[in-house]
Amino acid sequence: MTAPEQGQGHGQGQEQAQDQDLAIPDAPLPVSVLTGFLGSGKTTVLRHLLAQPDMANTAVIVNEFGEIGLDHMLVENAKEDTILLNSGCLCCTVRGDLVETMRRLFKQRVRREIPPFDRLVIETTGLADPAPILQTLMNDPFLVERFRLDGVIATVDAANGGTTLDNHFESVKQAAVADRLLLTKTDAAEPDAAEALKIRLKDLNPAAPVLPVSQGEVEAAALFNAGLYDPTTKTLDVQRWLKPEAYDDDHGHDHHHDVNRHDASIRAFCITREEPLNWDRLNSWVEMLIMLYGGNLLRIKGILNIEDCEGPVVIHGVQHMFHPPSQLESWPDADHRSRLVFITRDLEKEMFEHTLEAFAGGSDLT
Ligand SMILES: Nc1nc2c(ncn2[C@@H]2O[C@H](COP(=O)(O)OP(=O)(O)OP(=O)(O)O)[C@@H](O)[C@H]2O)c(=O)[nH]1
Repeated sequence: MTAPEQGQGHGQGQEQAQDQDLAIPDAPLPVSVLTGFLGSGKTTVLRHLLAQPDMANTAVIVNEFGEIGLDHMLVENAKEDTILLNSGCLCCTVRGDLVETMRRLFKQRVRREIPPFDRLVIETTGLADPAPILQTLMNDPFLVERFRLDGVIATVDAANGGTTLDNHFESVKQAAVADRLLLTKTDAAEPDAAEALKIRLKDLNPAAPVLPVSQGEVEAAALFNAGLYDPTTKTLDVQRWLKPEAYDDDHGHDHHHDVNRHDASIRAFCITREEPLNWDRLNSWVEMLIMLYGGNLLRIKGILNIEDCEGPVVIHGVQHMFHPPSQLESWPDADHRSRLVFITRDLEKEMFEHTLEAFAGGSDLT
């Protein structure tokens, strides 16, 4: 990881670029990634969301042309592959590179060629592993300064989701990295099956609320603003973003998992440290984890108390890639402990605790 930068990712003190097309906004635009297995109800949810007044200034990127069935909502035929929906939302398709599409949308927004959207939703294809999309948002220098990940929303079909989780690891990954889980098609599922799936999802991803949905009906307010920065209060809400209390020891073990299931390999846990951490030692630890286990680090979020840093340092990463760490001006509350939450595959909490102790806690390994 690079050294932490003050306020990065929260629009504080960023320099203005010369070229107005490249201007860095004071507040990076929130991006939500909508994922979920084939036919699990993503488009139905999206269609319902886009009809809500709160969503009027939303741009949507779908990653396959024609996948989204929103044609009947069109009132204007805009340029190229960007279309304006009658809800006021923009809809854009990715034919090539996601980075290029996001850059183009941003520049068109600055030049006022398209409405000045204030939120972006990216709908992935059903078979997509969301990790590369999250990594793109965390790593592309242009995007990192202009967009911030608000959250990952995953749809899981209440009727067929269990079978899908059994058979497709992509589906497990989608649910495991989500910040919000939508249990869709509850009207078409047996109540017992839906309840069992809800418990399974809680076990897989204890911090994500599981919201039952029928015919895509869900309030935008329940899905967005899941990130660290709370735009309503303009403050940082660590508790809401990290939810360290959701991870208890039970989730780090497979005491009641069926070992034949893909999700038996998933662990979700939180590591807490009282003492301030040395940045270089912590960095060595993270680099070791990435080198040895990168592909199995499905998602990591943390708030860290770093020696000689006034405020906390926020990190988040997906597999081999981390967002540039940002140092906040001050702690949001009296709790100054470092807290790191992990969603991993085939990696136990104890390994993280032991290696962190060895790297950061005084053993002379660095
Ligand atoms: N009964 C019922 N059917 C639903 C519900 N939500 C979606 N469907 C149906 O499920 C099918 C798939 O829904 P989509 O919204 O297209 O799912 P998707 O995840 O976007 O699908 P892909 O883009 O193909 O991956 C459609 O026929 C929907 O009408 C629901 O809540 N209840």
